[in-house]
Amino acid sequence: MTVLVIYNPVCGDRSAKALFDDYVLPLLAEHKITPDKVIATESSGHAGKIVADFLASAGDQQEPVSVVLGSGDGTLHELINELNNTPTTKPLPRIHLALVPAGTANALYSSLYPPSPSDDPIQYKLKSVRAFASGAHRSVPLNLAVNVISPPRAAPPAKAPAPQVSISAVVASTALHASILHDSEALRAEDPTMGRFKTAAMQNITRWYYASVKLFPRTGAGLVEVYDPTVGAFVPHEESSEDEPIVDLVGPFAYFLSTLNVDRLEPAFRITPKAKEGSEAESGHAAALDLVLVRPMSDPTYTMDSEEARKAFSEKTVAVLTAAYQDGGHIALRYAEDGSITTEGDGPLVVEYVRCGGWEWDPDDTDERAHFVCADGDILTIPASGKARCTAATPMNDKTGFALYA
Ligand SMILES: Nc1ncnc2c1ncn2[C@@H]1O[C@H](COP(=O)(O)OP(=O)(O)OP(=O)(O)O)[C@@H](O)[C@H]1O
Repeated sequence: MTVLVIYNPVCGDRSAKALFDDYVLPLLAEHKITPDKVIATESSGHAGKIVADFLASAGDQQEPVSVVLGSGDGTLHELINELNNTPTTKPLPRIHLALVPAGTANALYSSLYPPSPSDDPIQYKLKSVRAFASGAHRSVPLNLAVNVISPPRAAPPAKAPAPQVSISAVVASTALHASILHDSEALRAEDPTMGRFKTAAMQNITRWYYASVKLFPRTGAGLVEVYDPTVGAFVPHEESSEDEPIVDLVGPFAYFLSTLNVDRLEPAFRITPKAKEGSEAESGHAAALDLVLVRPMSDPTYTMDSEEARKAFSEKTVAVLTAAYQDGGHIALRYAEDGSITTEGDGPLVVEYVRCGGWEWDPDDTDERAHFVCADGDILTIPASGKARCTAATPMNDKTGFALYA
């Protein structure tokens, strides 16, 4: 078996090297596992190049590869995209990942292993690599989302530029979350903690984003679904029918974020709290995106867009985000008649929590910030008159794609 050990020495609080030297490499040695390579990444994109170069050097002798990866979600995103963009003549073998959470947010790891206050901090970080090393493990296949950023169609004979493609394994978003990720990168040097996401959130909390949106059902489900807290389950979306399954939505949007493989984006931020129940194994359907959106128009006191209306509504967006930190409580929030937010009664839901196979976001040309798309922290920009489409995909078979040791 091929084992590559890769860690990003600058992610999170920059402790990955010490974690690997002191704990991860000794744990592998204890289990008589000798890695084929141990490499610290030297730049953005390096992790994927290490794996791609290794596979290229292995020629036709392609056996499954295990990668012990010490990083956050961004480095994994780069690894997946580098491999996806590397031209090959044959399908790549399945990459099995033992994750060591060394990044800032570690969404995938904390969803795989929801943290508990009684966890020993070091032993908690070694759970996936210990499962791999001991041989007593599950293999959790990763679903992926294909994000395509398309320029407008060119009038013949002109050829439109090629679309930009980015694969995400954790999150694809627009609106507030994409703005937060866009702005928080500039804060990384001064704040290496998750605090920089909160700072960036407050900088952007009064913005609204204008776009037309289409939601597509996932394969096998037939209809777009929406979470109904009254019954505690996803039910058919009222605008999705067998004849017309695609749901059209108009903005403005305050929040628009979809996840896959995760129910949280930080250890305590459970933004799509039912996501694990929607996994393929449990539902029998193809990969799903869990999409959380907030539209100010649902507020019974909404009349028109204005600076005051945005400022007043920002308190409701804060209430949604705060409730997401309280075990995903935002999905049960409702408006009272006076527009205040409550967990009582049967007023309109504040959050629309959708389960779908894909979405299309067509931003209003005059709304510059509505052109950002975040794919696992990577910020893509939709060109003028272009649009973004995000589609969930399951691995083709169990010989290819990515899987996690758990
Ligand atoms: N040697 C290096 N020097 C500079 N940047 C690097 C190096 N190695 C990797 N990187 C970059 O570090 C960035 C941050 O890594 P990563 O996203 O894994 O951690 P994080 O942002 O701290 O955590 P998370 O994504 O979980 O919030 C990635 O964009 C990656 O390209």
